[in-house]
Amino acid sequence: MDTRIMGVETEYGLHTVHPTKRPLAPDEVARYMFKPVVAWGNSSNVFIPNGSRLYLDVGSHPEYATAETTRVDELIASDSAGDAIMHQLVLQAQQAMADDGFDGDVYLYRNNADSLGNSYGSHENYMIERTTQYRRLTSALLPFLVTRQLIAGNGVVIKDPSALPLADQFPTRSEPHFAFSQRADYMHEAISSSSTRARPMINTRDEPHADSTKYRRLHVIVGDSNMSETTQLVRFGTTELLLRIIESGKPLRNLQLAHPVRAIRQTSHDLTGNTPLELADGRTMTALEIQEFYFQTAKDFLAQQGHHHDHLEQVMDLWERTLTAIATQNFSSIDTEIDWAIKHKFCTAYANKHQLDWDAARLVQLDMAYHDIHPERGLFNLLEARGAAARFLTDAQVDAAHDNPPATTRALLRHRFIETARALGMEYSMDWTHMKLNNHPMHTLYIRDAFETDISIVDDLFAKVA
Ligand SMILES: Nc1ncnc2c1ncn2[C@@H]1O[C@H](COP(=O)(O)OP(=O)(O)OP(=O)(O)O)[C@@H](O)[C@H]1O
Ligand SMILES: [Mg+2]
Repeated sequence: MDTRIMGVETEYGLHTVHPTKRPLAPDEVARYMFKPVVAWGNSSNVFIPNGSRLYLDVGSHPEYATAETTRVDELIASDSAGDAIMHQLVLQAQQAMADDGFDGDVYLYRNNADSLGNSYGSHENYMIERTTQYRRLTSALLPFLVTRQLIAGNGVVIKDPSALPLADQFPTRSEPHFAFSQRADYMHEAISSSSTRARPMINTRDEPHADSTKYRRLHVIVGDSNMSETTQLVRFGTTELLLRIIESGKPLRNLQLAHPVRAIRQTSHDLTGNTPLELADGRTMTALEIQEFYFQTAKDFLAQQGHHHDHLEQVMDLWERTLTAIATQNFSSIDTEIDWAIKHKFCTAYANKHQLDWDAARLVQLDMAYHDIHPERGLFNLLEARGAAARFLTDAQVDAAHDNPPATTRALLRHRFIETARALGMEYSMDWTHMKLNNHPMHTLYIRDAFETDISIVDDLFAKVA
């Protein structure tokens, strides 16, 4: 595909600390957080003016799903705007709770697992053509996704390896250590249609949110929820590029893994990238060799085909530097740009200063604090403010994405529809493809084309019902 629709969903972890009393349960706090949302949109599941979806399922993991985007900078900007929106809701919740006598501090984490062993995610969505052979695509992509944590993992302090899920089935290093990925240990399957218990890396549920005769939506749910914009750039940039290579029909060497669920864990728990992973044909390759293979393939492809967007040079440069950093075990060239390396640097310095080992509770706390979205309290945000974490975007880009939709997709129509209906005080409902005025269901707009940007379609509807 020349231009592709992309979106990312982020689920947040919620935690409350109360100075004296027992804190409210997370689901109660989540309900406080969503009071202003319900007041605004009569529901805890709404589309907001920037075209994104904000919602609270059962439980306590507030979720933000970005609007459809076609550009990686817009994707990251929309996702970051989600943090700001969530933070605002946290501040309002704290106030409302205090008014009800429950004063305490609410923490919202952009991470992938809580202390009870629940995992939640950061789900990527990539539009692909229906004619692309789905099985071929996903099997060509899987070894890349299993090893992608080398370039896009969050890093994680593993205090007690024996407490990891499925630890008996897939034992890892027994001593406390630092690993690449928060999410890897929670993966139960490679490719399947379930999204909850038997968590797969690629979810095959076929819901394209588009013309289903032409498109599918590839749902990648293996990723860590990155804090760093530059890490997100490599994560989305490399994955999208690989889709393009696979779609071009270029035959890729078959790197099918014998045991993807084991391999993703083996990869995570070895910062050298050197653990041999068993391939289906009996050979072995290391995680680093697999990534180097994909990197070289991408480099050759771009040399032949040229770049299809402006950020590929930066993507390729950071990809290459990260693999070199792992190969040489000198992380200093990436330790402001890649989440695991940023976190590793901070935690290692702290551990050395205070003579701690990886089983220290303080390091586990710092790992959590890294993901706290509070702008003045979250560790990542503090590191970024003092220049220890690089930016890809400007504040202006993120601020703009707070209220404005991406410019190249039907999110523009959604924005127009929401603004107009609200200005007119008309009740409406919507999903990714539909926009309906509740009193005029006959005139419901069904926008199957996710690339549609003609807002006069919306204006015509309002003119018709006026
Ligand atoms: N045509 C499309 N192709 C690819 N991605 C799309 C398309 N239309 C929408 N998206 C993206 O898909 C994501 C859908 O998010 P949503 O949370 O609604 O996911 P879901 O997988 O449908 O449902 P749920 O999270 O409730 O299981 C959004 O980020 C959105 O931008
Ligand atoms: Mg979702």
